[in-house]
Amino acid sequence: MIEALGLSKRYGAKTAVDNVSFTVQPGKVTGFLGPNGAGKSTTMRMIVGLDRPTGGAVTVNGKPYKQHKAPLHEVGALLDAKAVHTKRSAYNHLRALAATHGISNKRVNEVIELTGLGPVAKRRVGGFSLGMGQRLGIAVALLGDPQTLIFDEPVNGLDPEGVLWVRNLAKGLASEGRTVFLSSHLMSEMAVTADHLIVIGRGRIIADAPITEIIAGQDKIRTLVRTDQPEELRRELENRETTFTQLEPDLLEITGRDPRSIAEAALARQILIYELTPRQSSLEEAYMELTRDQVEYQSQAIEQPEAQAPAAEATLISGGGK
Ligand SMILES: Nc1ncnc2c1ncn2[C@@H]1O[C@H](COP(=O)(O)OP(=O)(O)OP(=O)(O)O)[C@@H](O)[C@H]1O
Repeated sequence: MIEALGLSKRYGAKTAVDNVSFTVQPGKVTGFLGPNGAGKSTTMRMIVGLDRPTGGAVTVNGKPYKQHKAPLHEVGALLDAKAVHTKRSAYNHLRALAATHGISNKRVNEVIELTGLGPVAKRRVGGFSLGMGQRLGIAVALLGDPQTLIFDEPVNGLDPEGVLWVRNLAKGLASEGRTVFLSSHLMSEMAVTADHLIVIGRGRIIADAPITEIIAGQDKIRTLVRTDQPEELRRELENRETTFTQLEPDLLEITGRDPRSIAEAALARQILIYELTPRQSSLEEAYMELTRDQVEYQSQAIEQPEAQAPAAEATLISGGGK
């Protein structure tokens, strides 16, 4: 279990983490989501004592990280996969860490097998691809068989098979009753991996709830309606709570009205409807909605010279990260 209370971190004038309180419970995968620069890595670094909080406190399994006598047995963390001695082999890197906690070679071999590093275990870490580095970072995290696991962007650089492997690993660890806290930018991945989500924006918690609640909470009722008389239907339904998007000449997306009330209004006016489909927000939409005002590095629409302004929407470029 991880418990943060009033946790803050300032770097000079910059407040990276602003008075956050949350609990990461055992037995489930808790996802940590937020736009670039939201404060995810800083929070995770404070949990394992790599950054000192400016305010508040955080404990792991009831104690601040640094008070644990054998921290590798309490918390396994993948924070910066590149933070390894590049001249050592993966095997020697793991052995060196194992030696600090009296962990056996048998366990070293076990985590090498578990993370699929067997064929490259004797190679120098310096030549590892991003994905192999991530696997080694995960092997380090698992080495002490800890109760609590913290993974910062664990699927970064992994191929689809690797992504699936991390997903199953995280779920498997949680089903053994462990605390699993992982950050990711891949919201679609979170949707299939996490049970609970903590969403952070500009250093503050903006949602902390089961994933199903986050999706449902953001979900304004939306319905797709196909009709030959979209204008008539629109006039019939128009009010302050209802908005319309014409997707095709005969296809409307109506927000703020449920399918039954749309069908009743159409029936009263003898407007023929031949498709009526309720739509559910995806996690991605819910997340965009939640963090809309919280993005530090906002995407910019590319300005088009007026003379050749295209009819199509402006292309979006993604915001810069670190
Ligand atoms: N050592 C540092 N010195 C100064 N500012 C820092 C430092 N580390 C982080 N920051 C700033 O603190 C804020 C939070 O950064 P952090 O790395 O925790 O965000 P993040 O959510 O992990 O972002 P990303 O998704 O891009 O990894 C950012 O504005 C970042 O620029």
